[in-house]
Amino acid sequence: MQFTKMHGLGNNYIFFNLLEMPMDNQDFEQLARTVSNVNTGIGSDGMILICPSEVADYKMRIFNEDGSEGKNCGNGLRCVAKYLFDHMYATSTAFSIETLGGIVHVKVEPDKKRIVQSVTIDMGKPQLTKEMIPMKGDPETQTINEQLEIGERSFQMTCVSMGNPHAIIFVDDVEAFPLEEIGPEIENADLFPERVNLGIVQVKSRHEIHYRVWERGSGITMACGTGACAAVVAATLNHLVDRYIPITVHLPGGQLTIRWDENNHVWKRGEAAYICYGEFITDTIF
Ligand SMILES: N[C@H](CCC[C@H](N)C(=O)O)C(=O)O
Repeated sequence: MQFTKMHGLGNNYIFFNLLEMPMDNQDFEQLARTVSNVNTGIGSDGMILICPSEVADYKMRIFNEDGSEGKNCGNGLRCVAKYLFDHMYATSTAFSIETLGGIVHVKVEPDKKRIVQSVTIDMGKPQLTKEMIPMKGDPETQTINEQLEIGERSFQMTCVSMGNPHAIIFVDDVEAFPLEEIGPEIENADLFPERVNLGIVQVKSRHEIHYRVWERGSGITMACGTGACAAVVAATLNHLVDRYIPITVHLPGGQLTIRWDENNHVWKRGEAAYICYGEFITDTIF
């Protein structure tokens, strides 16, 4: 089984191209756990499938390291967009990709050798009601800087869905926050019936933030594209950054530019890169 390993700001995935290699009745959750594990596979933050779509130009499915299927993946989308254009599937620089969290529209920026250097993605509209996150509580209300009890502790949280669920906590120092300890506690809190990604945000100015993530199903990663979008939405809702302007988000793996525009769409621009191509020897996997 041919694979490609790629990353977006260090958030890395094993990609299988199902446009060329259909995988019928496959246990994708088990396959994701196997290939993401450095002892039984290559090691990565998860697995991404590039598939045909009936409703968009292409379809992306994303599986976390623990095998759970995510509904969206901002860094993964930039990698998929680059792969599709570089490998001549996409002939236009603008095309659409279906995800479980909705259809997104991408625009790739190729260089003179027709290799994509940067990708801009319209990540669509953020969802803010408790019903859409999803989280327990009055379904129509939003969670903006709400004091929430998690086990023995309580946290001031803002919750945003970018097709996948994010809880955002604002802190004075992202590096000092005990993410390894608090991350799993919040990820698995019964407040979030589908679990949650936890983002920690330190505001540097009206147009710049620092962000670290504990990802649902993958733990601490170098970057989270949907999380960076959720962080900008949360910071805007709390009046900590200016609305409508491009916000620079510094993540451990690099930076993204995010803009929440006048039409309530969140735009993300950043890079994607190849790591390696390879082949899994199937009799050790199936
Ligand atoms: N762990 C996430 C999926 C990956 C999101 C992240 N890698 C990104 O770039 O958006 C979830 O289960 O919702």
